[in-house]
Amino acid sequence: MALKSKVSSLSGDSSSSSTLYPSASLVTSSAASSPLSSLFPVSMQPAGFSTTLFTAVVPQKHQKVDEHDCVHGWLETMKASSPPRKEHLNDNNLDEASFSATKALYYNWMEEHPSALDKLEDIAKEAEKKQVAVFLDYDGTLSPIVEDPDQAYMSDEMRSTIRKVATYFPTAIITGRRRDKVYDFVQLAELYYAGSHGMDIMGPAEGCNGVKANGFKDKNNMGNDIVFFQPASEFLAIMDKVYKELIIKVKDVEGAKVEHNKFCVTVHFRCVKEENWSTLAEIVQTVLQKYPDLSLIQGRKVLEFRPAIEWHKGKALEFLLKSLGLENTSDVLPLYIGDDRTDEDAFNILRDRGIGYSILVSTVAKATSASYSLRDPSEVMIFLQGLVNWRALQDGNLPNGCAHIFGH
Ligand SMILES: O=P(O)(O)OC[C@H]1O[C@H](O[C@H]2O[C@H](CO)[C@@H](O)[C@H](O)[C@H]2O)[C@H](O)[C@@H](O)[C@@H]1O
Repeated sequence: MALKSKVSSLSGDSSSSSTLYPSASLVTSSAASSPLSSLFPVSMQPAGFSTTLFTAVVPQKHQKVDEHDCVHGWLETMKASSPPRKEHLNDNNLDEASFSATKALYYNWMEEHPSALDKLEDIAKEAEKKQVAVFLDYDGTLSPIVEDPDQAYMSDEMRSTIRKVATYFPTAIITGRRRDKVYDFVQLAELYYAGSHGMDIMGPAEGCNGVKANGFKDKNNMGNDIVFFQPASEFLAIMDKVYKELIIKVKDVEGAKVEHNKFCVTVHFRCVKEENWSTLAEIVQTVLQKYPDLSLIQGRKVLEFRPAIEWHKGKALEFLLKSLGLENTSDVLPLYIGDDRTDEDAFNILRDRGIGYSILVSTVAKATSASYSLRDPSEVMIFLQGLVNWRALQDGNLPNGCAHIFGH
């Protein structure tokens, strides 16, 4: 396979540019004032919008890789996806025109991708007659982006929110991480997990909340029935080889880290100085050239090797819907929340099928197939909590912390 066809689309990293737009506590949302605001516990209600904080950089557009020079292309996008950090900016280097342009860009984008917090009422209305299923990305969606990927813990509050979500709706985590690693972070046995960008799927065969899993079953090592699917199993040995090779080759690039994600291998450059990015990109290219069956994608400050097969998070979403017997589009309401370029495959599936709600987690304007937005994991939690509270009300149960709101 020609190298130029092996590089998939690229994704920006808004984590370091969250200062471009109002911070999480300065949410643009009318949720707090909508009738549905009562679904959010008081402590979780989003604050009103304040215009105080905008800083300098207009988010860069996703750039196409130069087909004749991969390293150069990667470098461009590595840079484009890394706007200056907060400490390198100050309000003084913002002239009024760029300040206004930045603000306008964000407002325009929010008009096209309104906050899902404002959509909760519509979602609840539609969900009354449908089976809701919840699909969640992990990094940047349930846990904040941090420098050390091994420390990307989600909060206990988030865990308890997801546990409640899963008591009402079939719930899955679809992540680039290896499945066992994400399970260690999430620690909820009742969920479905699709690791390695959907290439390693496992979940309870008995289904969730009365929704029975069907087909694609297997047994785990304790003899229990499970839903299990690994479409890239023949790549295990190759990925081990690539991992070992990369560990050796990047050891002299300060700050570089290689992560084995089972069916994918991830090279992190978040902690690599920019002047060393070209060295790292060259190493990656040299290794990639040796493996014609692998392709490369870029995520948030990562370059990832993966099997060049037609399988991604969107396919995993379809697979899970099918395994759960939720293919009937008129009865099903899938919600997919993610922050990364790789989540676009799942957004596209929902868009093409004309079902569900796709929600991008981002503090910056980004090209996306998602219809709605949330700013960060804290807003994701507020949204999920609102969903839980709505469903609890349906069942006649008063959500914790909401009693006073409903006059009880
Ligand atoms: O599909 P996801 O759940 O979003 O996983 C994608 C990658 O997430 C992790 O990397 C990202 O988060 C790290 C911790 O916050 C951060 O240091 C890194 O820069 C981000 O790209 C994970 O480490 C990767 O293996 C996943 O592929």
